[in-house]
Amino acid sequence: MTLSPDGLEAALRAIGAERYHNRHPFHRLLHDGLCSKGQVQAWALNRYCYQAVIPMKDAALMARCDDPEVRRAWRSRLADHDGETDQDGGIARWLGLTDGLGLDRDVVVSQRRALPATRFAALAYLDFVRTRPLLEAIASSLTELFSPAIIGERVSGMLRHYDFVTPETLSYFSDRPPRAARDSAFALAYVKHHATTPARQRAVQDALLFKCDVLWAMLDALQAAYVTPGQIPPGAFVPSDHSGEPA
Ligand SMILES: O=C(O)c1cc(C(=O)O)c2c(n1)C(=O)C(=O)c1cc(C(=O)O)[nH]c1-2
Repeated sequence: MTLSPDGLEAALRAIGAERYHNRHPFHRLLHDGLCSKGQVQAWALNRYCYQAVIPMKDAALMARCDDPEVRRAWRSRLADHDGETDQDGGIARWLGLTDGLGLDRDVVVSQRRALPATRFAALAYLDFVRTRPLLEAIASSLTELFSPAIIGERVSGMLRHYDFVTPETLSYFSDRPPRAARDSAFALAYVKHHATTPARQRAVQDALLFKCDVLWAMLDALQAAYVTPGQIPPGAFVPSDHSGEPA
């Protein structure tokens, strides 16, 4: 059965309601003030791997796209993350966050202390966008439909609960919600317009499910390593407040 465009949107939103990473237990701990500083550091250091991949996957998507209108809309994503210099843009602001948490910038950027599963998950997203059909690559960005809500919850929760977090530390997030709303509205309109057969509609839903799994897997890795102590993989970041005792 072919869904109407609005029926497809409803199916995609239902996937987000069930599978988006706002429901992961690690986010509950993070947002409710139940993480130690070391666990917050581990989250920020690992999430850098995802931040680093985002402009690469956006550049890959544009390189494969023969429609100037889509490239014109998509290029603001690259500008948002890379900025005009190394002082502005999302990657610079994420490094402001890791600086603010007391992490060594070179260690963060090297990704050498990130968990194996984090790096694999981020690279799986890049590989997906590089290799799957354009419609699916665009659909895989649709988790951003749901990010404004989680970002609002995260910023207010972290500022309320952690004395080592300031509004400046979290400035990465301040302009994300309107940009995510703009970007996801474009991607959603594209998908609704182009996914006109049952097979294409299934493919875009699968792309969103895949992306929910990428985000979920990164938090599973954090949970296993830093919330269930004794599981930190060899070579990965060890917080100075890590006791090795069960939390
Ligand atoms: O903080 C979050 O929970 C969160 C989630 C997501 C997402 O849903 O993929 C993105 C972001 N943040 C984000 O900051 C961002 O720039 C971004 C780009 C993309 C994408 O897939 O193109 N997702 C996300």
